[in-house]
Amino acid sequence: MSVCVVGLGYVGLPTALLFAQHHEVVGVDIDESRVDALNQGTLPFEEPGLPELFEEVRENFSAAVAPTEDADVYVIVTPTPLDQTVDVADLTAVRAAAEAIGDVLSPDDLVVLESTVPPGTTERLVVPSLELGGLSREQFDVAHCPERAIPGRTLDEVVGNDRVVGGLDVDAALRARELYADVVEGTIRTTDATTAEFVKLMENTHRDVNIALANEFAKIAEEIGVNVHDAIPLANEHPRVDVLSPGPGVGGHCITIDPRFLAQRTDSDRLISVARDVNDSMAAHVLGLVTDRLRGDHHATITVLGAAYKADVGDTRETPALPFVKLAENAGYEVRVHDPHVSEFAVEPTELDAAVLESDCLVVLTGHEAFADVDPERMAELMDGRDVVDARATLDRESWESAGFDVRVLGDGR
Ligand SMILES: NC(=O)C1=CN([C@@H]2O[C@H](COP(=O)(O)OP(=O)(O)OC[C@H]3O[C@@H](n4cnc5c(N)ncnc54)[C@H](O)[C@@H]3O)[C@@H](O)[C@H]2O)C=CC1
Ligand SMILES: CC(=O)N[C@@H]1[C@@H](OP(=O)(O)OP(=O)(O)OC[C@H]2O[C@@H](n3ccc(=O)[nH]c3=O)[C@H](O)[C@@H]2O)O[C@H](C(=O)O)[C@@H](O)[C@@H]1O
Repeated sequence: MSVCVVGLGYVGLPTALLFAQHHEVVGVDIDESRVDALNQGTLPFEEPGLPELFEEVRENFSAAVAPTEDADVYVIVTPTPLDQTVDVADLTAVRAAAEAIGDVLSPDDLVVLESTVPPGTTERLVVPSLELGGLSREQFDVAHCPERAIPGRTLDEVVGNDRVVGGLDVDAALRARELYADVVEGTIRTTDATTAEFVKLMENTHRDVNIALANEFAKIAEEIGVNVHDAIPLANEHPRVDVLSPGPGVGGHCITIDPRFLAQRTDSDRLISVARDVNDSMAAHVLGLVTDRLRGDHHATITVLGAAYKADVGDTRETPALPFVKLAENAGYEVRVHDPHVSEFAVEPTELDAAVLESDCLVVLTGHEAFADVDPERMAELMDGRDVVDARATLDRESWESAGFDVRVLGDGR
């Protein structure tokens, strides 16, 4: 069987390479430089296990800028950002990919949409876009198979997680299940396409709402003089409680966006929208902690540790570091950024020593493992100030305090 995967990003590329363990795969991307680099053996981003898998399947994989007509199965994994101006899903890339596939589609082919989309998109947007190529709905199969893998563990989770496959009809669902059974070791459940779309959005919205709850607990703990990081593990000993971790806000291409996909066509979304607002408020809250530390000195220099949206990845999409940096600059601070996984950002990241030299305050926004190894004694030599705000509860507080730092942890009101 020949598989064509359209969109070679954080999800599409790992998926294409996993399919290439079993089939001939053509990976398609409109980014020519990405296509050229892949054909020359260069991967466009870091992800554990990806280099080894790429090496293993090179013979079965090639990249191209447009879908090829000899494929039997087409998988769409293009981005689905939020159009910030109107707060609805921007489905331009999904539509463009479906139209390009429509141009080369043959009778009996299967098309699978993996991108996360608002409920109804597979039926109302993908099918008509495919039909523009000349075939009608009855001549091909269409299914939605949302991805659940978490960045940093993408390969393990694509293989290990259970999946939901929603077909436009039962045959399409069964065909898609058979396709994914080649790479997925988890259970694959079948349903209809709109239910599958809804399930995916429910999952990410559930996480967003629960992170908002943890963030609200952190703020309350600060007010009542309790350390939320002591309290959460105790609450989590209850067999039916699982409080998540507070932080400077929720980032990434999915959890920040997907709840809006649910909210865009309804008035019944009160909790979902409030949770988004709570999470969006955290960058300003962390800046408030910094301002307290700096006792109103708005000429101070602050050094942000971590631009990536979460620990040990290099992805900065929707990172809470961006609103934090903008707010801090607007408040008059000089802001420097250090992130061992990120080379480009609103404030250009620099090496650690340069970022902290004569700085007044360190602010940890991402819990990268590497930050646990930062030597507080060395930081004390380089910095002017002795203030640290740790929004991820990631530093070893005792060793920083021994080196003379005044450490404030988000959610610790003691
Ligand atoms: N990043 C993640 O961990 C997860 C992402 N998803 C969903 O998967 C989808 C893809 O996300 P990512 O892989 O993160 O996106 P990404 O931004 O990393 O990659 C998308 C790729 O598609 C290419 N592209 C854009 N328009 C195209 C077109 N018309 N034809 C061909 N290629 C095109 C881009 O050049 C880019 O290389 C989104 O809907 C996202 O919500 C779902 C689960 C996990
Ligand atoms: C329900 C769920 O766990 N969804 C996953 C999520 O991946 P993503 O990397 O965006 O999720 P994440 O690790 O929760 O991180 C999102 C954001 O939330 C923050 N975060 C996360 C957990 C927590 O307790 N506290 C917290 O503040 C992170 O720092 C990050 O800024 O979204 C992915 C997606 O849909 O792209 C999805 O495939 C993944 O399985």
